[in-house]
Amino acid sequence: MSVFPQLSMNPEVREHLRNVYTNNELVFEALLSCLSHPPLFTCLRASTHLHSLQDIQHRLQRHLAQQERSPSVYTHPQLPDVLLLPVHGPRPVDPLASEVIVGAQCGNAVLRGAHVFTPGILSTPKYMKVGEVVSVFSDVEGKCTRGAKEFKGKKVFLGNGISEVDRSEIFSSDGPGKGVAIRMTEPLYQSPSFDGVLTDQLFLQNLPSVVVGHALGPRPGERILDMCAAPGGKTTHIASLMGNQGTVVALEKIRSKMEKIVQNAKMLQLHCIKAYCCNSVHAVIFVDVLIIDLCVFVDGPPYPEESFDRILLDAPCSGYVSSLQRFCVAVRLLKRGGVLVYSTCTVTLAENEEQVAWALKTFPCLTLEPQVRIKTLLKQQAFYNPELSTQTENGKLIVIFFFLTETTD
Ligand SMILES: C[S@@+](CC[C@H](N)C(=O)[O-])C[C@H]1O[C@@H](n2cnc3c(N)ncnc32)[C@H](O)[C@@H]1O
Repeated sequence: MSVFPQLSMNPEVREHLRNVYTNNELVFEALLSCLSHPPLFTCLRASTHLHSLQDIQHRLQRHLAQQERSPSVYTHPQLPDVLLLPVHGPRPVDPLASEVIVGAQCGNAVLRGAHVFTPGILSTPKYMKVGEVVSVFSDVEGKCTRGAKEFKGKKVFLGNGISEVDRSEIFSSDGPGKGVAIRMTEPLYQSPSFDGVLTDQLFLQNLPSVVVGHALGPRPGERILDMCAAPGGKTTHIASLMGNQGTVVALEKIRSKMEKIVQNAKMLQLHCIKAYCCNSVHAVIFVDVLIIDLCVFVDGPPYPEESFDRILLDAPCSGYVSSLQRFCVAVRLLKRGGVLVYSTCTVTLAENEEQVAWALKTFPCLTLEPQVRIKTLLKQQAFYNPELSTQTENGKLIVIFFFLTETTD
């Protein structure tokens, strides 16, 4: 049953994407439907550098049982550090007369099991008081004005909840508070909230993002670079896969975001992460052979060429030029025989195939690893492949990985 409207997009974008999906209308329509619904499972990455997957699974089951929630926690058939919890929905919940409208981002979080936090609220009934039972809707088109008392635009029902604050506290002149404003009692899609749960052992991360860390295949003792790192989901995964041994350099150009990487590394007890506020376009220096010896012990960026065993370029959607600049730096910083993973959260040709085609043409030292081989590696749970390393002794290997966040898990 479809409870959400089909994604609407402008006709050129629609046509472009339809062509990407080889003109297969059925596949394309199925993809659009998936993208407008929450995933079937909530994916949690387990801190296997601290405890075994089974230990963490049991602890989570015990926690959920204490909360009188269904303790079904599954392991993933191929990924050795993933726990999956089924998302139940859509459930039969009827909307009420009192409506609270939240922004789309907040709405997405509610569909993944979150309560409504005050900053996410755009509109409430005029006299909403603590204890009032309300229906929560998402403003999918971004048209509701903050502070509105009603909203007639396009909205999607997310479930019912109880207000923990008065309207005046949400839209006060001192700015919105930070805590939970609506506690969801009857969510349309039910999934446990993980706020503050086993924080050093579990990390909420979408499945495709977890696969990226495995595709990179870091080994204990290696030197790894994450060029676009905040908030550090993949950085911390890489460090965990290395058993916290070696060095993971995490670069982030925005200081406040870089601090989030530091917090996450601390929370997950990953001491091998070194985070720097740095534009990765400036992360490489050319030094001659004599100076390289002196530079080996330099901690922060810039780094001499061929400094890293593996590099993750988890590119943000951005202008063409900055994207190519980051690619150039990645290739220079990668050791011979090293692995570069390029991942994006989009399906556009411009951000994916075209970038990689350009990189392969510009840098003959790069070889493209077919995804089918990565899939085989993942199936065998052999994330390190010696054959692959020897093959690339004289060149650098690029593994390209496109992934869709959120709904495509
Ligand atoms: C797609 S997000 C990265 C997500 C992250 N890899 C994770 O898994 O948690 C992109 C991040 O790269 C940062 N960024 C973009 N261009 C950058 C650059 N040239 N140097 C460093 N950071 C950059 C952005 O500020 C943003 O925080």
